[in-house]
Amino acid sequence: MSAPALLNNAELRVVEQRFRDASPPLMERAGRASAVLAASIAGERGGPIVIVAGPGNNGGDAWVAAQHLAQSFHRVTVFDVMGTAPRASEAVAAKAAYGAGGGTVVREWPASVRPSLVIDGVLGIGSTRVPEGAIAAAIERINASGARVLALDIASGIDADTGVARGAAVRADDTLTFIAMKPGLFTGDGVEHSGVVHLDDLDLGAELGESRGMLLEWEAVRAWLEPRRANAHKGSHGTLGILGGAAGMTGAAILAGRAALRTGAGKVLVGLYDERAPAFDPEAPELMLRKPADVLDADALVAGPGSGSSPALATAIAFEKPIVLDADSLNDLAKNAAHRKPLKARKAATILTPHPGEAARLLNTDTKAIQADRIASALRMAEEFNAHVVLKGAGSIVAHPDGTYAINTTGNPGLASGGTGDALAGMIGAMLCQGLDAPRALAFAVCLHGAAADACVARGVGPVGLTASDVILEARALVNSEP
Ligand SMILES: NC(=O)C1=CN([C@@H]2O[C@H](COP(=O)(O)OP(=O)(O)OC[C@H]3O[C@@H](n4cnc5c(N)ncnc54)[C@H](O)[C@@H]3O)[C@@H](O)[C@H]2O)[C@@H](O)CC1
Ligand SMILES: Nc1ncnc2c1ncn2[C@@H]1O[C@H](COP(=O)(O)OP(=O)(O)O)[C@@H](O)[C@H]1O
Ligand SMILES: [K+]
Repeated sequence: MSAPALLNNAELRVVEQRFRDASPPLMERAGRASAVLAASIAGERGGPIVIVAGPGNNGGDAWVAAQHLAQSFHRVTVFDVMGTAPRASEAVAAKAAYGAGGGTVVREWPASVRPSLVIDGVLGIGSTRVPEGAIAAAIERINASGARVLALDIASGIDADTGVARGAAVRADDTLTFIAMKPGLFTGDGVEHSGVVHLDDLDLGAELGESRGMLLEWEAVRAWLEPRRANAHKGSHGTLGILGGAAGMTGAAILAGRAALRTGAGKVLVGLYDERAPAFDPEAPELMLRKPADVLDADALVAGPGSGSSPALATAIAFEKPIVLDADSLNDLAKNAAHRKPLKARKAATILTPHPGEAARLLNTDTKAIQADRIASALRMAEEFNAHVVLKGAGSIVAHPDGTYAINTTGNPGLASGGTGDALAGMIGAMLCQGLDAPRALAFAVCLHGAAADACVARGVGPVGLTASDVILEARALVNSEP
């Protein structure tokens, strides 16, 4: 199973140009696919379908879908939001065919119809500004309909590149997206607005070539970790060092350590800055709790969980093997410009794990600016720090210094609780210890961490009250489970 590609607006426009003379035309393929999915959602004898058509080619897809649905005897009403003639010739033909068959077209929301399905063809990837006027009103009416909503290509009002809802945006139950997955479906507000995403590649899949972005799905990613060999020994899976746990925050470093142990690190040494730190962790006595200077004989290092104002960052930068910088080490990096040059010059891999607040400090901006374009923000950090970066939060972005990126599809709001970030840092360290290279160790751990949270919620543990410790145990079950 390969990872689905992500294409942004500019990349999609190139595809559109390349295939503008395709037969059948792409819009015909998109509209037909929309009708097929809509019919299966509405059911054979389903109730009326309201199709909302906007002024651009997304509306064009809606007209083609209306034509096919009417031909297959569904009760269809098209709400023509702007009343302008469709631009694309296939949409014009579809509108005519639909009218010739006696199809209903209205210029106001059809309040007397109780639809079993609403199809959102208001705005697609061409939506680049705040929805206004009749467009904004149509979006609000769709959301107020109470019916199941199928969005065509992307929920109207969501930016296809960034996932940002600038203003009104449709909340879809399903989205049928065309040609390729778009980043905005899976990050930022897009996570909340897209519902279940279905892809129809309009038969172009094999011809799209390489892309800069991909999606992280657990079913594809899980194969990256090799099964354990029968003759494995504890030295086969590496030693992780962890620097953190200043006074009052020892738990953060211990959580990272437990996560690393339980997701496969051979040995875990936890260097605690708190002078009065406990001698061992009763819940995981396998963890070796030590002084920070005594954890550096390791294959990889995680620095930052609860490290406070300690020298963890400087120690990590000087470490000659892969490092993961989290939490306080990221704040230290943001505050002290002197660390930047030696960090950038490191020969071994660096991984950074900022949440949007930490990212804002690293890029000297505010959280809003980070969230306004999460992919660009993550790529900028990757370039500026010569590091593999995960920008955390719904739809985590994994970005690399070579300009490639991935969006994670796993995880849920149950993860929004203290300690889950520490657990993630430990999991990344464990994957480095088990031989994954830095980009894969990072992507694998991010996807695993979210998949574990999803598995917890699926069996009723969370989202409310889900803890990092629950996620860690579930992650262990997942790395040991069969596909
Ligand atoms: N790229 C392709 O090759 C294909 C594109 N198709 C469809 O075409 C869509 C893109 O079509 P368009 O480029 O025409 O763009 P859209 O249909 O997404 O929207 C653009 C239209 O809405 C207006 N508009 C945009 N933002 C607005 C706002 N915020 N408030 C009010 N009006 C606004 C624009 O002035 C323009 O008239 C895709 O999402 C997809 O649904 C499909 O037919 C399949 C093939
Ligand atoms: N709404 C959400 N959906 C999915 N994942 C989330 C959500 N909120 C938080 N997370 C994840 O939870 C983790 C939180 O990390 P972080 O903010 O560093 O927390 P802490 O420092 O308290 O451990 C990250 O992996 C983040 O991606
Ligand atoms: K749409």
